[in-house]
Amino acid sequence: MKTSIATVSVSGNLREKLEAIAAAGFSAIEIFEQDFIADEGTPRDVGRIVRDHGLEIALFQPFRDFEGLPGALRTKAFDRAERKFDLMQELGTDLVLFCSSVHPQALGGIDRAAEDFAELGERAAKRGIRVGYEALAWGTHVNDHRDAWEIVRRADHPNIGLIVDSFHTLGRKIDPNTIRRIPGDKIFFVQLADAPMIEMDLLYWSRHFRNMPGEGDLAVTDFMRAVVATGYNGPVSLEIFNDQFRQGNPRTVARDGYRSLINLMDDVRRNEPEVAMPLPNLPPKVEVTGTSFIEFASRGDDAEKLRKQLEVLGFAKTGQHVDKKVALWQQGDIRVIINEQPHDFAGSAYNMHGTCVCDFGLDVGSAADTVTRAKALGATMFSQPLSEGQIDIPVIRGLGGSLLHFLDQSEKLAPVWETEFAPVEADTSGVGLKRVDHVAQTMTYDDMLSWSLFYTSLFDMKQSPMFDVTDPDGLVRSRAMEAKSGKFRITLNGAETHRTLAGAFLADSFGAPVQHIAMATDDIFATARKLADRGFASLPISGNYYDDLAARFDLPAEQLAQMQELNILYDRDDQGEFFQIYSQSIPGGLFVEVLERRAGYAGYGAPNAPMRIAAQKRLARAKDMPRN
Ligand SMILES: O=C(O)c1ccc(O)c(O)c1
Ligand SMILES: [Mg+2]
Repeated sequence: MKTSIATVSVSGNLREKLEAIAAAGFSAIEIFEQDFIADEGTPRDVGRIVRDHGLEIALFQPFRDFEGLPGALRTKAFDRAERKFDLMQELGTDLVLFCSSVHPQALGGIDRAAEDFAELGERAAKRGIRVGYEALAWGTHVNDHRDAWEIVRRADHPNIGLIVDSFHTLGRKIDPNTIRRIPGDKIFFVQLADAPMIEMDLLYWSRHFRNMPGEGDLAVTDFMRAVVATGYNGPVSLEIFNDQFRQGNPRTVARDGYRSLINLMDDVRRNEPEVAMPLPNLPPKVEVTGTSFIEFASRGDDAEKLRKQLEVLGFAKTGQHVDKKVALWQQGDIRVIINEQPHDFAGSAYNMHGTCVCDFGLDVGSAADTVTRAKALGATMFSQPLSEGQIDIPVIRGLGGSLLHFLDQSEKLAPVWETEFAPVEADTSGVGLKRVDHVAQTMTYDDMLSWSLFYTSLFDMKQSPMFDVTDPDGLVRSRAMEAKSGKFRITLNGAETHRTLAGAFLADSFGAPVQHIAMATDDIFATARKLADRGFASLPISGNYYDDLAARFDLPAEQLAQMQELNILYDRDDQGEFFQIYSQSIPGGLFVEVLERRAGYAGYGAPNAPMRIAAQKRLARAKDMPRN
């Protein structure tokens, strides 16, 4: 399968775009005329430069306002087309996109347009050029691929075909299965884009908000399934107009594009098993069945403080690495590692971010398959020399350069804890923390789509819609992601300004990936009491909050009083109830949440987030105040 991307999709000048597109693994481009015009090279130079990057020009675009014009305007449109055919021959491409007309003088009429294309087909054939016709969702007379197809059908010329674009079809809510009626050899090219579901003017939505397949809300997989069912086997190309991507890092955007395309085609292959497709056989999306460990990089006094915090939280040191300054702490099914090695990966993570979560371990069915899928999706691999007796755990790079390890029950990986850690006698009764519920990752807002895609393309996860969390000093975008098993959850938080708590964390830690860790108990009140006995400093919550709870919910007065005493926050959904307590900050500016989900509550206490953030900021300000 030829993978392609339109040059408009990434930022930079044409040469920077080509670098990024080639590096991401694409085999072809759609060259946007503007990108070409802005370049200093002659058409021949540009064609050569593209090919020197190992790329093919699969399409030249767009040619606007061609069909249905009267008299002199019509003649002029044909002249213009001839000029562009000259240019295409110099560039070295044989396919051009004509988009449906928005010209104020265009007359409309299916047969008129078909005649224009039949004549154009004759002219194109003389040059060995093919013309694809695309219905823009806002075209004056033609704005539906079914009408564009009717024009192509009536033009009845081998050099005239159809171009379908998922945005124009799905954005107009046209059933993509209508594409199944079109012969595959009359579809000359396929453009893909997703978009978030927002009610707005189609043209504006298309030009500013498209995103990569899987990043938005459109049924791009259904669209592509319909396309492959026709027998189409030409290039599959991303055409993404997006303001954020235009100012983003071209390499990241191109990499995400490639990832989204591989992921999409893999989905299509699995959903249309009867259709033969020249695609590599990837392992399926990975089911994460739990968080195996969370590893902190720390050192010296910071590490001492972290150990104290873990003790207060009811953790006990249960293992010491046989060869390294690495300790294992446990409670329930939770494993926390404190890594004080000065030189290897944790050492450099500490030097960069201070105390931080540098690694995560995830339980999966097959660690080897997980890495195979990750590689095919263009994930960044990682390796460092192993020490004597150390087990080589499959690993890739995750958010902020942190590491994601994969563990399974294979003979090689299952014995990792007993092999690498010498047991330490300890009282492991704890305070009732049972498992990691979720980890909250913080990033810049611009990186959120990228990391959502990272998780949803590799793992079998569903994601909630984005929502805004109100910080007193700005908005933080947030989105929860959950493994289908329900046993692995993360929240992604995108900060737009350094003044928000999430933004300040990101700035102060130079991009540390984890801002908070939430651990679950089966009895929040018992756990909260035990924590208080151990000297746990919970985040103080305002009395106003509890007055408001009393007004919103019918909670027993006694329970409400206990919640207020213990700083327990509350929420409810149509399934069940939710209780949460936050810690004050721990080394590295992180914090811990202790929670209880009752009867299948599925959320994260989102309504409490603004109060929690305000409380954290109030506390930080109080701590900064001179004490005289
Ligand atoms: O926004 C546009 O004008 C435009 C141009 C060419 C395309 O292929 C397209 O989908 C949109
Ligand atoms: Mg298009």
